Formats: sequence, C-alpha cells, structure tokens
Amino acid sequence: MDYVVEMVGIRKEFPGIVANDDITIRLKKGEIHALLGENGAGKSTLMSILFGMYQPDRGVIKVHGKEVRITNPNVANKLGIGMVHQHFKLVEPFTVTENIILGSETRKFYFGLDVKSAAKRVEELSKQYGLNVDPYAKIEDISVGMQQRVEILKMLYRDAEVLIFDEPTAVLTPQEIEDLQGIMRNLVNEGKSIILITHKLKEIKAVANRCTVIRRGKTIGTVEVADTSREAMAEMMVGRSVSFKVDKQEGRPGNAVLEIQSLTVKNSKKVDAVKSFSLNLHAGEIVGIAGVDGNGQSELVEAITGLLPIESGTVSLNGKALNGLSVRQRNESGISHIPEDRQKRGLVLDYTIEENLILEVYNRPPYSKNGLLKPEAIRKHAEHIIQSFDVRSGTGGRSIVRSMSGGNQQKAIIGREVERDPDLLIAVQPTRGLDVGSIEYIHRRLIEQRDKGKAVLLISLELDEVLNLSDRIAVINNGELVGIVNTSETNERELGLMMAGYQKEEAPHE
Ligand SMILES: Nc1ncnc2c1ncn2[C@@H]1O[C@H](COP(=O)(O)OP(=O)(O)OP(=O)(O)O)[C@@H](O)[C@H]1O
Repeated sequence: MDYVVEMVGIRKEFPGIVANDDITIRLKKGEIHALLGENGAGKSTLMSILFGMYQPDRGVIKVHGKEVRITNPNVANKLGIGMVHQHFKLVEPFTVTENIILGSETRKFYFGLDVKSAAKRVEELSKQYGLNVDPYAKIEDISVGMQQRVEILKMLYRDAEVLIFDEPTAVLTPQEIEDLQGIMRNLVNEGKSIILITHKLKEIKAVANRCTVIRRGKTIGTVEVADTSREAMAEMMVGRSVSFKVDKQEGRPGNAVLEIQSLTVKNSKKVDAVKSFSLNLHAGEIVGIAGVDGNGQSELVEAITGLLPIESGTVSLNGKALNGLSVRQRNESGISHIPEDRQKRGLVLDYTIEENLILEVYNRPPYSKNGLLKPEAIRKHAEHIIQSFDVRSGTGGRSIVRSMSGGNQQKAIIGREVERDPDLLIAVQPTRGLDVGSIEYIHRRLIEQRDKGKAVLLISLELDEVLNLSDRIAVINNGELVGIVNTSETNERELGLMMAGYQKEEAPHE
C-alpha cells in the first residue's frame, strides 16, 4: 500500500500526562483523513510531532515508506509536510504574496527582488486549486476565510504534499465552510493528501474518506467514513453513546432580567454596528441571537458587558440601568460572560487554572481576606470546577492554561462563569472547539441554568445550536433586529432568510 505518511506507535509524555500513548495513523496518497478525538485526546500533540515541533518519546514516522526524524518545522517542510494552524500566522500590513514568501525567500524579499514573479506563481497556484486569492491584497483587508486560503497557498508555494488542517472551520461562516470543502476536494484531486482535525462529524461525513479515532492518547481504530454513521464515530470517540438532540421541557419565563432599549453601539472604527436594537430577556428563558458573523453580535455583547460604550439607548439588568457602569460593576450586579475569544478575553494564558478561575472574584472572601489570597479556598474552588466540568490537564489546578488543549480551556471558562451563578449568563460561541460529548454536557448545563430561573443570552453561529437550545430567537442583520421568533414556530430556512435581512412575512417562497 502506498502510504505518504505513517506514524506508528507514537508516545509523548508531558509532566503528569501521557498525551500520546500508543498512536498509529497511516495516510494514503490522495485521501482526506480525519483525526477525531475528545478534547485533550492528543490530536494537536500528534500533529505537532509530525510537524517537527515536538519529538516523540517512542514510535516511528515514515514518509513514503522511509523512516525519518523530523527535528523541526523546516525539516517537515522539506519532507513536504505543511500545516494550517487554527490561529493564522500572517503579518497584517503585508500583502498576500509578501506573506507567502516571507521566511522562504527572505533575502530576495529584502532586496525587493522577485516579488513580481512570486506573485505570478501565487496567482497560478490560486487558479489551479480554485482559491481565488488576489496576490496583491493586504491581509488586513481580506476576510478570515481568505486569510485561511493564504495559509493554504503558503504550503502549496513550498510544494507541500501533505497538508494538515487543525480545526479549519472553527472560524468560518457556513458559506466559507462549503467553499473550503470544495478547495479540499480540489487539493486531493490534484494529488495532495490531507489530515483533517475536526470535532464536527457532519464535516467528516461531508469530505473525509477515512477517519482515525483516538481516545486518551490511544488509537481506537480507523474506519471508512462512508460505511460509518456519525453516531458510531461519536461512540468510538467517547466510549458511550452520545445524543445529538437536546432534551428540554417547555420554558417558564418570569420577569424581564435584561432589557435593551433602542441600543446603538459604535464599533472600534466608529461606525454604527448595533442600530436602535431592542430586546427583553426573561428569567427562565434562553434567547438565541442568530446572524451571519460580523452583523453586530460582538458589539451587542460588548455593550452589555461594558467592553464598548453605549452610544445611545439603555441596557438594564433587573430594572437597573447599566449605562456608565464599569465591567466589574456589571459583573457584580449579576452578569456572567463566556467570551467569544477565549485566549484574548477569557483567560490569562500564563496563569494557572486556579488563578484563572478566580479572575473575577479574587478580591473577595473566601478567596482573599485583608488583601491576602487564600490558597486553600482557591484550590477547592478550582477542584470543584475541574471535576464538575471535566477539565482535563496534566497537573490539575496548578497547570498553566497555555499548555492545556483548546477544548479544555473552553470548559474551564464555562465552568467559571456558570459557577458564579449569575442572573444573566451571556454565552458567546460556548461550544466552539468542543467535542460532541462535551457539547452535550455544556448544553445540559445551559438548560439547567434556564430551569433554575436564570436568563441566558446565547450568541452562536451554529444554527443547529441556536435552534436546539433557544426558547426564542432574535435575528440580527447589519446591526438591526430583523425580528424575534418562537423557536417552536420557525425553522432553518426561515431563519436563514431573516439572517439575510428579510422580515418574517416578506420572505420569498421557495
Ligand atoms: N506543552 C505541553 N505541556 C504540558 N501538557 C501539554 C502540552 N501540550 C499538551 N499538553 C497536554 O496533553 C494533552 C493532549 O493535548 P492536545 O492539545 O494534544 O489535545 P487535543 O486532542 O488536540 O485537544 P482539543 O480537541 O481540546 O484541542 C492535554 O491534556 C494537554 O493538557
């Protein structure tokens, strides 16, 4: 059999944890091979080994049947292995071409040579693989989806034969996801081979040929995707059956907790991003905000939480206006916030889990007294959250958050915010990057909050998630409220049209 890459019996240990125990994965030429595993199962570690960022403690890597030692990413590049990281590594004020040649032809680049011929090659590659990228566009002016294509081009420019995609759709809109899937098909049709790390079983079904499932650092098996159901893959991954439907009773909404009246908010470029937006959210209900990314959702949340000023209108919590209050005052009056960007806004990456879990409460008992922190109480608090939210890491509460897997970072934030027992919980993309087992659990916890009489504002780009969890759905388009619908009386199609700006009753017929 013609394998492009084989990783056999790979082991990698970190202090306190065996991240890869005994993993074997074999990549055929011209296939899309999904790598599926729970949060913290060891996927990123395995791919970092293949990309030369870590050395395995044990195991063999072969490229085209020949054993290799990949001591750093340059060696990986030379062997034809490239990686599209989750967080892009692009220089914003530079053009597409400049970014692509940066590093590989730095000398020529500095002397102003050959940028033109590089741009020509970029254009050819872009055409060949259907990427549609303008070689002269500046990175800061192009969409996230386009930036990802630049990362792909970077690999193609270096003649990568094996392309590793690390959760590539986490940051993309549904349309961009479809486009990316087309691009991946083009890539394999042209002879490339792809390893795709993803938690989305739908995507695996849509594009992958085979799927290797790992659990707690061990290979569980490799399956043909066409012959395997989503449920079967999920079960292999978590070791029990997973429900994709959310069980919930009819909500029993009480008094208004959050009242937003004619709210207008400017974004960082001083343009109106939220326009005269009004919405009431009651105790005991989940209201989902549906909208295409970038239609004012972030600014709406930032105005409620105090991260952006309110231009006009009012926001009140339990009948008390929040306008003018600081972020801390708002937190203390009963708002919890699971932020969109966990690394920038949710965590201090170089602090331990214990420290991150008291970021909002460190200044009060039992976590501190007379200005002194109380380590025992802090530890107990962390242990409780780690246990109930299944936050996995090497050394428990003492682990530095930067070393934790992305999904476990997210679970830590959700645990922290839910445990504060707020009146209003604002959850922005709460399950981004989580495995299906954790998603099921987090969804249950959000519904539990609602059933305890809390108000939950859910902002998610996953329409399935909005439909599964919300009692009512408010659709936002271009910063304006298009309409509010009861979830039981709507469907994906209607929401899609409203997200495009049609009022409920004006929606065109099929
Ligand atoms: N540099 C490191 N130092 C210490 N522990 C680490 C390091 N990198 C990873 N780990 C630990 O190894 C385990 C595997 O992490 P890894 O990031 O490979 O998981 P993953 O399957 O990619 O998870 P996710 O789906 O959440 O991204 C985790 O428990 C993580 O905390």
